[in-house]
Amino acid sequence: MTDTARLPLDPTSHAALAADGLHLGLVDPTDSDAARRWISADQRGFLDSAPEAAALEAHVAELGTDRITGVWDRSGADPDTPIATVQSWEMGLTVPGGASVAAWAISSVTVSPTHRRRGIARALLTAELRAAAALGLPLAMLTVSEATIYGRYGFGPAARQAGYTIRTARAGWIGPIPAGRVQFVTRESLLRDGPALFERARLAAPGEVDRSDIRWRHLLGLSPAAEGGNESARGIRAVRYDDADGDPAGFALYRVTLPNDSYPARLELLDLIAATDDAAAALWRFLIEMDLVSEVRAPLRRVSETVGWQISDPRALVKTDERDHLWLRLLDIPAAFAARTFSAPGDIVFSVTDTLGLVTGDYLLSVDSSGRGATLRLADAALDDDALDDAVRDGAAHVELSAADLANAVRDGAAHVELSAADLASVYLGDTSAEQLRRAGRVTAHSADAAIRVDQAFRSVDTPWLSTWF
Ligand SMILES: CC(=O)SCCNC(=O)CCNC(=O)[C@H](O)C(C)(C)COP(=O)(O)OP(=O)(O)OC[C@H]1O[C@@H](n2cnc3c(N)ncnc32)[C@H](O)[C@@H]1OP(=O)(O)O
Repeated sequence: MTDTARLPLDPTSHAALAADGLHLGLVDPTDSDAARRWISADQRGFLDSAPEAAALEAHVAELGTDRITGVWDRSGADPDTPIATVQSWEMGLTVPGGASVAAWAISSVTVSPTHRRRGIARALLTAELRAAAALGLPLAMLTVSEATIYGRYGFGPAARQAGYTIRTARAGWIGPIPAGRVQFVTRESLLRDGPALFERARLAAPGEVDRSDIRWRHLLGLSPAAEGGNESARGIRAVRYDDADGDPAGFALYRVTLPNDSYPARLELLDLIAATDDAAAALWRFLIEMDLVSEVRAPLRRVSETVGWQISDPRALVKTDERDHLWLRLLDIPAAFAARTFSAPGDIVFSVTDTLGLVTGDYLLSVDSSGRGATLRLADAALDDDALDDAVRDGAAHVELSAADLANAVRDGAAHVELSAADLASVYLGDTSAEQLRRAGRVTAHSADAAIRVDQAFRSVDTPWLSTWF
């Protein structure tokens, strides 16, 4: 196990579960029997059918270096199979300005139907957040099965996804015709060329996360542990766009099906990643102009796709779905703000409430003319001046702001808003408007333009987008 995977168990949640006769523990992925049982519990939790032996073995190998946690009920009929699961690991998240910030990814949260609604998920989630905070990570993140579960833990939806249907006969291409070329490539070749290309593209897209080798294999249909196995992967086609100099700049994965066992066919877009505007245009044009295809279905896309402006009939493209996708949880507000750049200079005071108490407090964000922000947190009122000096000398850079400084900042014109940690997480990447949240009664603004000034600073030219599930 890695150091992260070996982090000590959270004593608070361990004790809370023990009081209920349950045992919180870690699974060592090299213990294949324990790993197999954990995977089976996870898949049962998501109502999947029991995995086949080969897929299960492959899945065990893919647990890799992640932190694998389970909860066991030793009094049950199957005491060695966990009744609850969670998996977590460190993953890079792109923020506005093009940096990648390390965040705690949480996945596979399941509680057996036999043990639901007695606080087990709460114990697991709060333990994960405390572990991530102890690691010094500024954010935790997840993609969710239901939008009702995670707000109570301070997560807010921070990047949305949309699904589109394009009626190709009506969607004449009127966009640019780039000088490069689109060509078929093998899925195996994308395992080699895709990661560098993807990394270029994802650093320009706030909300994107890095893709591990295992994730690549799943997306390309090259993992024996993938859903549906080789059978469903066989139909996946891969194309790559090379620019005029022959340098790869984008790729698309798709599958074609015959809805009525006859033409016209339907094309399902599985992935389209472009590092340049030309690559995006060339790949979309290639897909839309495919002979024998009458409809392109594109799930998990940006909420605003440029291709809508590149077809002759804008109504040929219909947005069929739009919803939350990436959820974020702030764990260290000054560090999270330091990671991104901002669109407008100025001072903003955030008074943040947090039901879990992890980031409750007042923060002064000062953005300079270059778009970099420095954030001070109002010192804990319990600290006297000497204790505060000691804390700062000991490296607590974020407790330097006194109540008087804060009052002065507001008097000198800082915008001042009050909001929950979850709503600040929704605003963080620029996806959600603070002014809209104010109108919804979720943000309190202490001046008429305070929330608008938040939006001016947090706006992102590229609407946040996450192209995968994790
Ligand atoms: C990142 C991911 O992995 S997303 C996947 C989430 N997992 C799934 O969807 C798999 C199927 N569902 C489950 O396994 C379980 O129902 C879980 C994990 C969602 C919840 O587990 P439980 O142990 O029952 O939750 P727990 O008892 O700790 O409930 C905590 C709170 O969440 C609420 N809650 C739990 N599940 C849900 C739900 N599906 N929808 C709305 N609220 C819920 C509870 O009512 C409780 O509310 P409270 O804080 O106001 O008292």
